[in-house]
Formats: sequence, C-alpha cells, structure tokens
Amino acid sequence: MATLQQQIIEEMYVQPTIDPKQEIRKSVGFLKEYMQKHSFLKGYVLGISGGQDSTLAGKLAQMAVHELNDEAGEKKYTFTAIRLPYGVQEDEQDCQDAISFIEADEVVIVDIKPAVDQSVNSLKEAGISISDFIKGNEKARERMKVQYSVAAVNSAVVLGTDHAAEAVTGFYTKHGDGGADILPLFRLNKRQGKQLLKELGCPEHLYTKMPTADLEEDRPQLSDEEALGVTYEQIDDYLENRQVSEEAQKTIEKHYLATQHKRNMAVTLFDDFWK
Ligand SMILES: NC(=O)c1ccc[n+]([C@@H]2O[C@H](COP(=O)([O-])OP(=O)(O)OC[C@H]3O[C@@H](n4cnc5c(N)ncnc54)[C@H](O)[C@@H]3O)[C@@H](O)[C@H]2O)c1
Ligand SMILES: Nc1ncnc2c1ncn2[C@@H]1O[C@H](COP(=O)(O)O)[C@@H](O)[C@H]1O
Ligand SMILES: O=P(O)(O)OP(=O)(O)O
Ligand SMILES: [Mg+2]
Repeated sequence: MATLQQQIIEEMYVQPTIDPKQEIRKSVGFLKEYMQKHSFLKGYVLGISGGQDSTLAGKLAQMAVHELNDEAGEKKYTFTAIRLPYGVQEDEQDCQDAISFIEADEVVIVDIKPAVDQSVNSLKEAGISISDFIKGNEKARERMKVQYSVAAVNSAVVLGTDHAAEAVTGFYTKHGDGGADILPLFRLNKRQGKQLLKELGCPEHLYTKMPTADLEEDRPQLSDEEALGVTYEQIDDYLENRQVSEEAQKTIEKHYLATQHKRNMAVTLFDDFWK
C-alpha cells in the first residue's frame, strides 16, 4: 500500500530530479501544440506579479509564441503580459524587470483597486462586512476576471502559474489565481522552477525573491512560508520523496487534505473523494 506521500507525488507528477533544458522544451512544446490544435486561438495572457512563477510561465509562453510565429512566417500569435496592481505595487520594479526578461509582445495594465473597493462597498451596503483576508481573495478573483476579459477580446486563453508545491498545499484562491485554462508549470516544484529560470538566463533577483501572494493589507508582503507554516525547501523535499521532519510532513498533509475540494470539480452526489 502506497504511503500518502507516494500517492501525492504521483498525483502531482513530480520527478525527483529534472533536466531543466528538457523541461523547458516540454512546457514550450505543450504551449505550442495547444495553440496549433485549436485554430481559433491566437495567444496566451498571464498576470505578471514580479514573482518567480509568473516570470517563468510568461517566459515559456512568450518563447512558444515566438517559435509559432517564426514557423508560420507571420505574426499570428501574441503573448499578453497583464499588470494587475492593487493601486501602487511595492515591488513594481520587479514586475518591470520580469516583463523585460520575458520580452512580452504586449503589456496591458489594469488597476484592480477601484473594482475591488467597489465590491467591498457594495457588500457593506448589503450588510456584509468582509475581513482583510476575504478581501485578499477578492483581489485574486478580480485578477482572474480581468485576465478572462483580455483573453476573450484577444481570442486567447488564460495561463495559470500553479505548480506542484502550490498545488499540494492548495495555496491559491479558489476561482482566483486557481482559475486558469492551461498550467504549464504543473509537475515542477519550487526549486525546479528556479532551475528553469536559471537556465533561461533570468535575472537572479526574480527567482531568489521571497514568494508572496501579497493579498493582505494588514500583513503586506506576507511570505507564503509564514502563511503555510512550512518552507518550500520542506515541501520540495517532500515532493521529491525525501524524508522531512514529522512536523513538516503533518503540516503538508493537513493542507493537502483540507484543500482537496480545490483540486476537484464542484462536488456532486456522485463524488466520494471527500468522504
Ligand atoms: N501564494 C499564493 O499562491 C496564494 C495566492 C492566493 C491566495 N493564497 C492563499 O490561499 C489561501 C486562500 O484562502 P482560502 O483557501 O481560505 O480561500 P478560498 O476562497 O481559496 O477557498 C475557500 C472557499 O472554498 C470553499 N470551500 C472550503 N472548504 C470546502 C470544502 N470542504 N468543500 C467545498 N468547498 C469548500 C468555500 O466556498 C470557501 O469560502 C489563503 O491562505 C491565501 O493567502 C495564496
Ligand atoms: N500584482 C499582480 N499583478 C499581476 N498578476 C498577479 C499579481 N499578483 C498575483 N498575480 C497572478 O496570480 C498568480 C499567483 O500569484 P501568487 O503570488 O502565487 O499568489 C501570479 O503568478 C500571477 O499570475
Ligand atoms: O506567482 P508569482 O509569480 O507571484 O510567484 P510567487 O508565488 O513566488 O510569489
Ligand atoms: Mg506572488
């Protein structure tokens, strides 16, 4: 009988070691093939936050689009980088550095603050006051909504940056950053994503920076690791089938079990994963 750790590794498709060059080709090939299989599609869109994961997914998508256009001999496809600050973003320079590294075809900027603040006010008028934490999830859902609007206008699809180390802990907003069409990083853990960025010549500060969702105003720049109570080193080790401390294992598995609903379609009478 496989242990829960082994079952999770299988579900997340994580390999204990990777060849970064090969993994880059796998993701780029996947993104190209998906475009070619759907003749009405003209590109990809992705929110660029200045963090590791969107830098990597954006670069891979832009590479796929370049190769497709070169092969077609015309500018048929576009990658659109979307800046989605809530007002002014503290690490805006990193976002600009990421966009320069990606060499994005097109950049769209949408400030999500007016829409999120209006939503908070409308709820308040209806007698519902939301916490700073819930408002944080509204920011992630507003970003999802904007990306779908841009995608619809561009005949494009929305990329997501979910990877194995986020997927295992369910560390994303349901129907927020968890809402996407294509996940080119799924199967990689956090340190493997860094390996790919290094191979691609990414500026070091973009893949060594502290991962944050930065959704909460009461706790700005809260690190994922503090929020999760476990480090990415520990999550990555766990996903590579290494032994981690009993405490880390318990924390990871607790997050995994509590977030099963996020990795499944909406629950029906015929589902039993939750029982
Ligand atoms: N770094 C990142 O990638 C990132 C990004 C965004 C959010 N986050 C973090 O992710 C977390 C998101 O918060 P959350 O998970 O509380 O909010 P969420 O909105 O993602 O999920 C909670 C919602 O899921 C539904 N739900 C909960 N349990 C369920 C169950 N057993 N069955 C069916 N549906 C169920 C309910 O509608 C509930 O309101 C936060 O910790 C946030 O900081 C991380
Ligand atoms: N501020 C942001 N601008 C654009 N896109 C963003 C921003 N914050 C988050 N995103 C998108 O959401 C995913 C998930 O971010 P986490 O840091 O993992 O929460 C990110 O990759 C961007 O695509
Ligand atoms: O998703 P991103 O790009 O914001 O990366 P990180 O999760 O490291 O903040
Ligand atoms: Mg981030």
